[in-house]
Amino acid sequence: MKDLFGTPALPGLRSQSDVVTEAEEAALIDAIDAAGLSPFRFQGWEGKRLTTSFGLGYDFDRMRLEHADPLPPWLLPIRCRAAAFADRPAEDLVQALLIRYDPGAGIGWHRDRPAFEHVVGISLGAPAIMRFRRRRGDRFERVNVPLPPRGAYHLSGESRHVWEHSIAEMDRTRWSITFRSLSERGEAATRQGKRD
Ligand SMILES: O=C(O)CCC(=O)C(=O)O
Ligand SMILES: [Fe+2]
Repeated sequence: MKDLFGTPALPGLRSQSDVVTEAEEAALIDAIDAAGLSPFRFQGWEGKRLTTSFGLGYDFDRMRLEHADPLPPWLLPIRCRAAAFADRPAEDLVQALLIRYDPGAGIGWHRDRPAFEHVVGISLGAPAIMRFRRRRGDRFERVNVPLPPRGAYHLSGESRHVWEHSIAEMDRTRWSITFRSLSERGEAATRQGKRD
């Protein structure tokens, strides 16, 4: 269980290589491709990356959580693996987001929605760099973190709440599985039926 970094590159960020085997990676990629992905939608825009969610979705047109189909059986063992790596209970990781980034697709600067708390990602296919930045006066402080295929990363604390992250446009296809827990705010919204 070796961290990719001796010390975390950012407070709250951990990563680990070889969380899934090459054979598992191939099977997961096939399962993601068969899961009915569609272009990411944001406020009437369509992104190049293809996505689908289980457990809970997030509607970026209406900026609220929405219901989604339960996690399919093939995702449950991988959620256990992600939960063990992140030292979280598996059942807390209520959302599974599947993404396929074909050449030309990336993800712009953002922090994940406040309805979510822990973010645990698994990378498959082409290696990528997750870029982090935070504003320091009139400039940005920046940190780059490698996302090797079959590795996992966990964003919590500062790395999740303070820093923004992005992934540059890919030149080869990468797939990711992102598990998220709900924040207190997300739990409250869900209880009140507001699904914020
Ligand atoms: O593909 C990934 O590993 C990260 C995706 C991401 O940052 C997000 O969906 O919020
Ligand atoms: Fe994100």
